[in-house]
Amino acid sequence: MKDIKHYINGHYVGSASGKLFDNVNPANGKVISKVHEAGREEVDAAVQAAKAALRGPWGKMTLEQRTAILHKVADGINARFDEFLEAECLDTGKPKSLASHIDIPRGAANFKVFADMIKNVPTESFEMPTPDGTGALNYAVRRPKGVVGVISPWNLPLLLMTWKVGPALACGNTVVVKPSEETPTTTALLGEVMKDAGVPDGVYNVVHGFGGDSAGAYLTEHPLVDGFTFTGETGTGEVIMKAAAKGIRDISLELGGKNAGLVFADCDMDKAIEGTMRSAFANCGQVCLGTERVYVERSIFDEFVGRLKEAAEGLKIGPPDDAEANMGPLVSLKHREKVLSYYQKAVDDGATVVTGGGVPDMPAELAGGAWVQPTIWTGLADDSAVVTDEIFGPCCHIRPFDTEEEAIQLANSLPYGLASAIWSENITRAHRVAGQIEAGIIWVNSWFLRDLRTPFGGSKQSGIGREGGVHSLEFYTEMKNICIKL
Ligand SMILES: NC(=O)C1=CN([C@@H]2O[C@H](COP(=O)(O)OP(=O)(O)OC[C@H]3O[C@@H](n4cnc5c(N)ncnc54)[C@H](O)[C@@H]3O)[C@@H](O)[C@H]2O)C=CC1
Ligand SMILES: O=C(O)/C=C/C=C(\O)C(=O)O
Repeated sequence: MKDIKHYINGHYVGSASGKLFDNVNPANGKVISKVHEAGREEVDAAVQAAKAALRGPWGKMTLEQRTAILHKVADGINARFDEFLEAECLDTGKPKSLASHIDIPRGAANFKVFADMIKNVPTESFEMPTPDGTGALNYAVRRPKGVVGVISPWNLPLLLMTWKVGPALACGNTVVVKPSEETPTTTALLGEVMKDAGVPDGVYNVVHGFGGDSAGAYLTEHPLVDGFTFTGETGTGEVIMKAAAKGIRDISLELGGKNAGLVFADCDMDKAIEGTMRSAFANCGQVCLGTERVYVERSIFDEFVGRLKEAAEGLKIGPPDDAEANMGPLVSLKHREKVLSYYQKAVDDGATVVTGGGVPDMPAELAGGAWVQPTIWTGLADDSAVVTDEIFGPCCHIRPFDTEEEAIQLANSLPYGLASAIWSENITRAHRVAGQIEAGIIWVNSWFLRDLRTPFGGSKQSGIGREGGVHSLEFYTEMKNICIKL
């Protein structure tokens, strides 16, 4: 059986401890590969390599040379598209039809977009008077932050990891990546692409393992890491933030959400159903931007619930290779336990189960997989944990509202503030409501429509900082002002 090693200083290396853990295919519960678990020794080697690489050929390259290499990385992902696709789908169980349109193309785009952007975004310059009349000139330059620790999750593994690594490298940093223990393969494979593209050794490093008391914690505790970027659960974000405080290291956190969809009676119902379907069930509901709370204006509530039920029941659940399938399994049986505990809680709290609520019947060869039914509830109280906690499964609760003010108040009622979707053909209303929603990302009559130049991140407990566009460049560089007395 294949084993997945760390990628340190341009070489694949195993763990000194010999500790390995299983990488499981969530579609059938079978072990796909064995993964080396990093101890402090491997994490230290990766960080030292990253530090040294800052002073090596990478640090001396011109912007043109560096960005040309990043284009080659993107081309390398595209050239090995099928291998990345196969690996991502085996690790996550997601349909190939989804990963081939979203995960893998975005993996490549994340390098191209930021390689081009860093060449074109200006820095500021100010002329100033001085008492002697000669004046002075201030100008700002960007310098890499240094070694960036990238801790990434399992839901969109290649997409979210490269969303951080792409701009970090474009800005001249070096990285140590700790991918999720659930989905190590594409991050490991990217090492080969980096090598072939001419990325110098030590610039891209990968250590595998778990979070607490394992590779994740060892990385955040390492004093030579200059900043951290993390996507994942809010509680984990708090732990990483504490670790980053030691040594005053910068952080960018994209955390959980319990996002609201607001559906007004003046919406285009077809669009609202199609968009809410995707936002609740795409990637088996494992998207931090997904909608788990849907608020619908009372006059169209019954119609909306009926049509979303019909759409959810039309989803085809199946393994990655099933070309008809548009919903895969959850990432693991452990995660399914969590999701099913909320399915049970909904019943205990008196929900009406509109559809789903359990585990689908699957053929014998898939019986060991982490399958769940897409699920819709109505009738829960606003303070039920099902309505307030991020479940991260293919489910949503739908509740009626009577006024625009009530809809806004409901949307803003939780400590999360990541994303929201507004469905209304009245653009004046949509604009007014969008301005009052406490979230970092608002979609109007759409969902997950992404322009990589835009600010991306959450407010309240959904994160700190923004990435995307110039905001990524801000995070991955130190701005230095140079003042020349003329
Ligand atoms: N994109 C998102 O917003 C995601 C949200 N989640 C949410 O989090 C819940 C739990 O899933 P997990 O995989 O446990 O998420 P998590 O937030 O614990 O894991 C994400 C990454 O952080 C690492 N990590 C965990 N603890 C760490 C620590 N103390 N120090 C450094 N790194 C650490 C993990 O190894 C993984 O690479 C899910 O049920 C879901 O609700 C999970 C994954 C992605
Ligand atoms: O960058 C994107 O387009 C997607 C981001 C999605 C997440 O951050 C998530 O699901 O965690």
